[in-house]
Amino acid sequence: MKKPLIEIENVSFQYDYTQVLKNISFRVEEGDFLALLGPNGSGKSTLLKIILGLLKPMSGEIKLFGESSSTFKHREWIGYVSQKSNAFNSGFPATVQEVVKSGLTKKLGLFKRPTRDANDKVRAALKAVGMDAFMQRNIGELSGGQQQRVFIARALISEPKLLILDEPTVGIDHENVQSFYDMLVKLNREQGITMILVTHDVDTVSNRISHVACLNQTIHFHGYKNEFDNISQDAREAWYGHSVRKIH
Ligand SMILES: Nc1ncnc2c1ncn2[C@@H]1O[C@H](COP(=O)(O)OP(=O)(O)OP(=O)(O)O)[C@@H](O)[C@H]1O
Repeated sequence: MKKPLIEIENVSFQYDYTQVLKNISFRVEEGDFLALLGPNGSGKSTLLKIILGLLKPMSGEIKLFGESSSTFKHREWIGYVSQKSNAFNSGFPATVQEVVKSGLTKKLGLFKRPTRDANDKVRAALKAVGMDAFMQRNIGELSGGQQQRVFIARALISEPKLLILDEPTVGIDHENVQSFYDMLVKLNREQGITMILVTHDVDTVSNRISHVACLNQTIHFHGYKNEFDNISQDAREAWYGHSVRKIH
């Protein structure tokens, strides 16, 4: 049996008086490539924040790598790339290499200088996302898609076992979105990194993922991608509120 990396049991959450998540239960196992789908405001980012330990659920339990989230010590095993990370303007004074290396700060300690080993890691992480030729470039000079790859490299440098990506393709044009997803598949299949991808891009990702979770306050579906394909359009629209296929 595959190892569960995330186990969510009956989790509920509310901000002030607004209930956002209600009795959420599902698990993510080692090697899964999960697309987390849901309309705007359905609680996707809130759920990610709970998984990352940034918010505490009102009730329910989260286990990470088999251990209660409240005592889990290996946060570096979980890499996270947020929705807005690719928002640098062209004058931002940092090279690609510096941005990726900043992902190591926690491990190195603030006053230790990166070693040759660290530089090798930066190069390897950039190679994994197809950006090793851009090491000396200013981050602000890159396209949105290239910046997003650099931020994935920054997350990869602490050698995560699980990568969580919150709508990483916002602002990337259609052609580059395809190769961006191919790069994620490679990380999943060749490096064995488990993936959770929040996306509205269901058509584009559908032949690349293994599992789908549909969230709209509660989990309306969680299962294999093939099972998701068999859900009728009416049933999809019932939980989504409108057609899943027309959303971008
Ligand atoms: N800090 C906050 N305080 C109060 N309400 C919040 C806060 N953050 C989010 N919400 C509300 O919680 C609900 C879920 O928001 P959340 O950001 O988790 O949804 P989402 O599915 O990630 O949306 P999107 O697809 O638009 O990013 C929304 O109604 C939102 O307005």
